Amino acid sequence: MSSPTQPNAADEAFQRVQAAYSSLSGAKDPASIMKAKSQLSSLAMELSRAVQSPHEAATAFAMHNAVHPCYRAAADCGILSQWPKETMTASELADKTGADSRLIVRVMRILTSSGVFTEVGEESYTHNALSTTLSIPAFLGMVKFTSPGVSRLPEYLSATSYRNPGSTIGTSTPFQYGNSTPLTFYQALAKDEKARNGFDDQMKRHVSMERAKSQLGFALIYDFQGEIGPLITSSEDVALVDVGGSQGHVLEDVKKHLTNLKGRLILEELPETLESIKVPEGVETVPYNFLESVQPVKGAACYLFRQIFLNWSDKNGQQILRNTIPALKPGHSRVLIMEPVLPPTGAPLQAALMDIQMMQMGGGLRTEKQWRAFLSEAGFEATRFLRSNSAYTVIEAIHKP
Ligand SMILES: C[S@@+](CC[C@H](N)C(=O)[O-])C[C@H]1O[C@@H](n2cnc3c(N)ncnc32)[C@H](O)[C@@H]1O
Repeated sequence: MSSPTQPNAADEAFQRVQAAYSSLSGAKDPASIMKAKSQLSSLAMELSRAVQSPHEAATAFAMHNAVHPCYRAAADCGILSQWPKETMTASELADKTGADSRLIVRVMRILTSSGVFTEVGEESYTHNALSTTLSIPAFLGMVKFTSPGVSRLPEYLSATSYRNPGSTIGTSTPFQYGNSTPLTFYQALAKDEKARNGFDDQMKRHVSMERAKSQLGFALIYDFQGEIGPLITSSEDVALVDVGGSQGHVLEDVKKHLTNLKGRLILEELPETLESIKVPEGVETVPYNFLESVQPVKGAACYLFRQIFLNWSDKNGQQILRNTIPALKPGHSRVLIMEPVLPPTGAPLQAALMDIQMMQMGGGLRTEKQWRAFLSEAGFEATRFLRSNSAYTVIEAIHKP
């Protein structure tokens, strides 16, 4: 990476941005487009740093902590919610919200310069794509729900002698410490209806976003037809169990689009989640707590864990896998894990941020090397790492007694 002290650092950074932009324009398949976008975004940030002196860059970095509180305050007082007309002045926003107009101008300076809302004139603003998306209650709910765990991370890490969160059994997670609660993230979510709705809503939006990428939606994440199809000999056979599958979106797409795939499709979730969802047609449900008991559905061809292990420490994650072993039929059953896998170097900022969000639950993202070690310790071997058309990788694993 260029140092901002080099005289030609900005030129070099700009040339790299140009080259990355050309790669993006030339990218054809979804995986190359994803990779090129991520690279361009990282290089654009590098360019931004390269045009600043180290002192300017450090000052901007140090004061960045104002952005989230301004977003939350703007949402709380009603600035983010629907506007009666396209362009609103600070004084109109003051009338609408009851907040002081001079305060609104100060908060809006932070937001507009961060890309949230567009400033169209003096003290005059319009919503834009980012402010509209950030006004969805799910985003605000999740920011609020997860803020204490993240903001009190320094105190937590000092109190735990800088152990990697999740590595010491019996230690509370940053989420528990930050919120002064004995409840785990999901236990707290179950007791907080607003936060739970926000979480469910965010999952639903994530589902629509993923489905928008292809007509086949989640049926594309793996070659279910080719890989599992031949293993199913009777309609009583279980083809796929989606463990912690939320609203059953993966199974819904498999049922809808892979009509030649025979066999039962089973959604497993916590009882409170199963009570709150509309189960897709043709999908069976089994209430299951994957930490507490052995996998109840025996001999399925495939057990899918999508975005599960990132929520849990290695110890808990390995318990989830060990709870699966008694159900596996040798030579028939496989485990599929779908998560973002961190590259060994040059991780995109978004992935690094997601890792810290997960850290507050004692979990985190893993590199391929860490996945192999994690699986091996639980008695599994990763047979393939398959890249998808999203930031996720499908890890195929089998039990190795
Ligand atoms: C991050 S979400 C992933 C949902 C879904 N697999 C997907 O990728 O869209 C994690 C899911 O795990 C479920 N979950 C959390 N703790 C669980 C437990 N102990 N047993 C079973 N499911 C659990 C949650 O209800 C939630 O739906």
